[in-house]
Amino acid sequence: MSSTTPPSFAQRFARLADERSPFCLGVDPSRDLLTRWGLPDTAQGLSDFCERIAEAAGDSVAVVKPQSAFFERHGPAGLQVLQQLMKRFQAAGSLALLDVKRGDIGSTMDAYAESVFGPDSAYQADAATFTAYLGLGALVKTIERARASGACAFLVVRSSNPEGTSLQKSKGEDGRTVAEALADGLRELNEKAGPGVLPAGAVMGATLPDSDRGVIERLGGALLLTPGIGAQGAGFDDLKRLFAGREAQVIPTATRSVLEAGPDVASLRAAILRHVEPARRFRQGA
Ligand SMILES: O=c1ccn([C@@H]2O[C@H](COP(=O)(O)O)[C@@H](O)[C@H]2O)c(=O)[nH]1
Repeated sequence: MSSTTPPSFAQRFARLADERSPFCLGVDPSRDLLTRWGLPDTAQGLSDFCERIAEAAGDSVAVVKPQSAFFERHGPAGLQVLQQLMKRFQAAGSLALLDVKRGDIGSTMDAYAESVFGPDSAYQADAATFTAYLGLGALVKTIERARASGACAFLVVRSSNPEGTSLQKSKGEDGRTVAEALADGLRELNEKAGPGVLPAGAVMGATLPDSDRGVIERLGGALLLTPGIGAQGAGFDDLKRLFAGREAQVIPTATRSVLEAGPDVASLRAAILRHVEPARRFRQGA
């Protein structure tokens, strides 16, 4: 690492995961949740929702993962709330992972990457999510920008939802599935970035069957963001089943199964800690 390169996301995550827990708190302020919390479906309601989450989380989580869609639906005022939420968690020492799943041709991807990564970007995200349907090559500069900013670009390799399977498991001319080819390409990009930097991470659902362990192997040392715990039916036992031996790479994340405990801040905090603790034990291999 040159003297001008900031510490990588992987290094910062490892320190926080050891100190706190690897748990990543998802924030999806849907209309349904705002209503259930007794808040208006407006930017002000969104802001009050986020305030309660930040208060409940304090400095307990390693990573916060706001889902951009639920902020974008409120227009520019919603995006301001998103920026504030990310800053608020970063001020509490957490890493902010923007779940925005951008995917386009290379020139457009460069603009998306500029909007999320780096000190001059709109979001100054520590990490963000991307899709590679337009080809991994279109994301090479995005990953390079993530590396230069000490950030991580998480690419969806195997999503947690059942609808993703047929596309992600379809085979190309060389006999590899789409997910296998993506995993190989992602591992090679991390190898080029040098040891331990790991600017490309993978989204790998906690809901996946055992048959996906081969894809996990192909990812090498990449960080693994694992949605699907709670509302989508997976649990911490599934992390053990799928990722045994790779515990240090895993970022367990859950959203609705935490947020459903609101709006009471103490109940929300208890729900966060109910995820923080098993995530810590999983990382310790217990
Ligand atoms: O494969 C994926 C990738 C991202 N997500 C996102 O996670 C939350 C839902 O989490 P729950 O814990 O199930 O509430 C949402 O923002 C998705 O876009 C995913 O579910 N699966």
